[in-house]
Amino acid sequence: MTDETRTMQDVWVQASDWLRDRVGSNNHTAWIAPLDLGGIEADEAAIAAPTRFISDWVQRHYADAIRDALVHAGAPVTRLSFRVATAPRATAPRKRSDAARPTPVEPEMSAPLDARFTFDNFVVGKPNELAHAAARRVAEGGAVTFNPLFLYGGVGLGKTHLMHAIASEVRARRPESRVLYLSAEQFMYRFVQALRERTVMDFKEMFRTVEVLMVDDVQFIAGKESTQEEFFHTFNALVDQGKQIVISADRAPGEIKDLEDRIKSRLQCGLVVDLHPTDYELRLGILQSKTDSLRGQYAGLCVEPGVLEFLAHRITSNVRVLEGALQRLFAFASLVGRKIDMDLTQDCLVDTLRSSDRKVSIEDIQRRVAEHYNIRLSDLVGQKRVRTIARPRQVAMYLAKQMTTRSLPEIGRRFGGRDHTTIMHGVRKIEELCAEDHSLAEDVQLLRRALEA
Ligand SMILES: Nc1ncnc2c1ncn2[C@@H]1O[C@H](COP(=O)(O)OP(=O)(O)OP(=O)(O)O)[C@@H](O)[C@H]1O
Repeated sequence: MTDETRTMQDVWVQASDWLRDRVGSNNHTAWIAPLDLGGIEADEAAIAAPTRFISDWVQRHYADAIRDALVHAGAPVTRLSFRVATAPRATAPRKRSDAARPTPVEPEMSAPLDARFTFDNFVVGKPNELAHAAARRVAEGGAVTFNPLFLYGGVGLGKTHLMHAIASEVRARRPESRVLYLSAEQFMYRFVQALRERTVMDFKEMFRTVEVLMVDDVQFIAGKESTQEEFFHTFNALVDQGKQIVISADRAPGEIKDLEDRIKSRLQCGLVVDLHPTDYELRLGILQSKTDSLRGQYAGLCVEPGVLEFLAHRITSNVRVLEGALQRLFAFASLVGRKIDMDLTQDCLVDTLRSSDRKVSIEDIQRRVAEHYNIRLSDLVGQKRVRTIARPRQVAMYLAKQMTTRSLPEIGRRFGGRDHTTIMHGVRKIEELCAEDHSLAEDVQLLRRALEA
C-alpha cells in the first residue's frame, strides 16, 4: 500500500466519521459506508459506489454533505465525480465481493429516513389521532393485527412523517428485524433495474425476506402493469408469512385510478386510515411545537402573542406550508433584526397569506349553494331526496370536488356521512347535466365565480 493510498484512506475515514454525525447512523450504514474515495485530483474527488443505484441516490442526496466532510477532513475539494466500482474495495466496511451471496436485504434497498420525522415530533390532534395510534401499534410490533396498514391523505398532512417514524421506531426497538422503507417509485426503479440486469430472482428474494415492508406513495404504480404485478406477488408473499406491510397513498385504495382491482382489494384488507385535513387546534399545536425547535436554532428570537394563532387561522392548506411560513418568519426576523410580531408576519408572508385567502372550503360552498337555491343548509347536507334539494346538493358536491383538494370520502363525510360513491355519482350527474342544461351550467358558473371572488 502506497503512502498516497494510505493518506486517501485516512481522509476518507475521517470524512466518513464526520458524515455519520451529519446524516445519522442508519443513513450512514446504508449510503456512506458502501462508498470509497477513489482519489483526489486538483479540486475534484472521485467517489466509488458499488452499484448505480447507490451512486445515483448519493449524488442526489448526499453530494453536499460529502463535499463538506472532505473539506472538514482537510481535502479542499469543490467537485465530486461518481463511478460504479467493480473491483473489490480495499477498506470496504461491507465488502460485497466477500459475501458468498448477497445478504437477504441490502441496506441500500431502504431509502434514508429523516431523523426529524419521529413519533416524538408528531403532534397529535383529532384529524390524525387514528392514523397516529395505528402507526404506533405497528411500530410496537407483536402479532400482526391488521395487514396492511394503509395510510392516506392529502398533500403535506404527515403520511411520510408517520412512515419514517414507524421505520425508525421498529429499527430502534428491534435492530435485528429488517425494515425496508421505500417509495413506490424506488420499488419500480429497482424492479426495472433487476429486469435489465437479469437479477429478478435476487430482487424477489430480497423483498421477500423483510420483516416490515413500507411503501410510500403507492399511487405511483397505477398504470404500470409489470410493476403492479410484481408488487402484488411481493405483497401476497409477505402477508402469507405474517410480515407487516405499511402503505401510504394520496387517496383511498378504491380511488386510485388504473390500479388493478385485485390490488385494490388487497390493499383494503387491513386497516385503511385517513389523515384528515388539519383543524385549528392541531395547526396551533404544530406551530407551537415547531416554534420550540426553531428557538433552539435562532437564539434570542421569540414570537409575540397572537402570531401563531393568526397563522393557524389563516394558513389552512397543509402542514408543509404552515411549517415553511414559520421558518420564513424566523429567518427573516433574524436577518433584519426585528421581532416576530404581526407587522413582520404581514410583511414577510404576503404571498402565502394571499394564496391561502383564495382557498375555498366545503362549508363555504355548501353555504353559498344553499343561499343560491334558497334551501336550508341542514337540508342540503341532510337525507331528503326531493329533486329541489337533491339537485342543489349534487351541485355542491360537484363544486366541492372541483374547487377543493378534498378526497371523495372526505367530501362524503362533510355531506352528512355519505359514501364516496354517492359523491362520485353526484359529480358525474352534474357534469352530464351541464352539457345539456344551459341554465344549470350557468348556475354552476355563477356559483363558481362567486366563490372565487
Ligand atoms: N402532526 C404533525 N406534527 C408535526 N409535524 C407534522 C405533522 N403533520 C405533518 N407534519 C410536517 O409537515 C411536513 C409535511 O409532512 P409529510 O411530508 O409527512 O407529508 P405527506 O403527507 O407525506 O405529503 P406528500 O404527499 O406531499 O408527501 C413534514 O415536515 C412533517 O414533519
